[in-house]
Amino acid sequence: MTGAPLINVTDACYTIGSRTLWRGLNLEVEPAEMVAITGPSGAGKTTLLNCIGLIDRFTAGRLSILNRDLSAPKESVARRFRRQELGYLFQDFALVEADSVIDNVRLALPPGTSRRDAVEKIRAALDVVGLSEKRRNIEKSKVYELSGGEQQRVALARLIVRNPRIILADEPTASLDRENGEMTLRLMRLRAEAGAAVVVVSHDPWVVDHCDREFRIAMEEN
Ligand SMILES: Nc1ncnc2c1ncn2[C@@H]1O[C@H](COP(=O)(O)OP(=O)(O)OP(=O)(O)O)[C@@H](O)[C@H]1O
Repeated sequence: MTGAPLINVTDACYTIGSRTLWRGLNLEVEPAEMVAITGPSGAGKTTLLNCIGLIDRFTAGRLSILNRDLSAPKESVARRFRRQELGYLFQDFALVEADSVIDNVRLALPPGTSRRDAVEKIRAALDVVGLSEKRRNIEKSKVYELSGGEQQRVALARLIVRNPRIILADEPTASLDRENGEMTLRLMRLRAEAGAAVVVVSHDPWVVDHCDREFRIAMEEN
């Protein structure tokens, strides 16, 4: 035990029409903890992550993040919370493909960050993910011009500049080679060591082994 949980899901249930994905679900994630959500295909792993990420809502149950009750937040509150406190990593990177690398990373900075500060932070983050030395003009490249591994590095740079206390990752290594997969896991671990709660949905035993704990969702009988 390292401290009070940053994420607290209590007695949660998710129903779509007549089908219940899960019920009575309880999950706590503490600071500095990396938890893998596993389970059979269709069990509702992504749905759980989306609920914690305030993209979707439980049918019943309670959600508290950073000590704040977010069981049924107004959309404006959810939007602000997502922008300020949550960091996401997705299999398809969720970048704005037609925009440059620098503009994609800049989106993660708080509004009002000065241009000079922004450039400094973005360059430092691109350095950490090994992009700055890779190609001289990488900052101005459009995201669609990059390889999958490079795109994930841009997504990681975005996480670094935001420094969120909650990181939610959905199959973040699924489309990556081993080198980029390792970098993704390493950076998530660094964020956890800095005190973040990291939740990773993955089918990959290698990823699950890198986590502190496995939270397995069983297929609900309907
Ligand atoms: N908004 C929705 N409307 C209709 N069906 C949905 C919705 N959200 C999820 N589902 C269904 O719920 C089930 C669980 O989906 P989810 O993607 O969460 O599962 P998963 O465990 O992440 O699966 P996989 O491992 O295959 O990615 C699926 O059958 C999906 O089609």
